[in-house]
Amino acid sequence: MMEFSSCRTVKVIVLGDSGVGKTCLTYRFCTGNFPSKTEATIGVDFRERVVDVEGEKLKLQLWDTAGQERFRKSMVQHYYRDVHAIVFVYDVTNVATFRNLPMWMEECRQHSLGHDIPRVLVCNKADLATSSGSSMTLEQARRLADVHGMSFYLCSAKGDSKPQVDAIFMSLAHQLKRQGGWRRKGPSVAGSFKLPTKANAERDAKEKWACGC
Ligand SMILES: Nc1nc2c(ncn2[C@@H]2O[C@H](COP(=O)(O)OP(=O)(O)OP(=O)(O)O)[C@@H](O)[C@H]2O)c(=O)[nH]1
Repeated sequence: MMEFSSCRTVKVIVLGDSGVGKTCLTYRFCTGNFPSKTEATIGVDFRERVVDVEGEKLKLQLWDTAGQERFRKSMVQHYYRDVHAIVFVYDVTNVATFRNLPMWMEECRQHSLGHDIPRVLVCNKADLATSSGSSMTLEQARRLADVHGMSFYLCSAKGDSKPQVDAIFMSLAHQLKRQGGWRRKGPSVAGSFKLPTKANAERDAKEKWACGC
């Protein structure tokens, strides 16, 4: 007889500027590897991993969202629907990606994602952090996380860092279980809406430039 096992699916959106490493982080968590090559995400990519949280199975459905505005525009309302948890990411080597975090938080607020939704702040590319500038933003990032009631993680999607990457997503899974947050309405099934193709997105971008909108 065939057995069906079911487990709850939770939707985790990963937000941040283009190039901060959202694809690499989600790929590392779901496959254990660092991708050999990445391209700018168009619309959204989905990755999933089933984890065990205190004896219960939970499927983390990670929404790796596009950081580039031109690749986000038709998708934004899908990102923010039925979200269980949020990961904000910035790049330790690029202070502008830290300065833009309030913009990402504001976009969440505008889409009615309140502070009851578990969220974490991730500073990625720790393997490249060397200068005193990095440590200054680290201090500011810890303060920002505190103010918003988030945990803060310094990590790298690359190298010898799988435990750090796992810790980010596992902490969210545990938090969701503690708060009963995974009992909220689940995500709409991936693929229930049409994703823009890269060709379409590039054409759209060209048209936008061409008409000067
Ligand atoms: N050294 C190092 N490079 C990284 C790390 N994470 C990502 N990168 C590199 O940073 C670049 C951008 O990574 P992506 O994961 O594609 O960035 P993204 O945030 O998904 O970008 P968009 O899809 O445009 O929003 C790639 O060249 C990666 O190889 C990291 O932890 N360390």
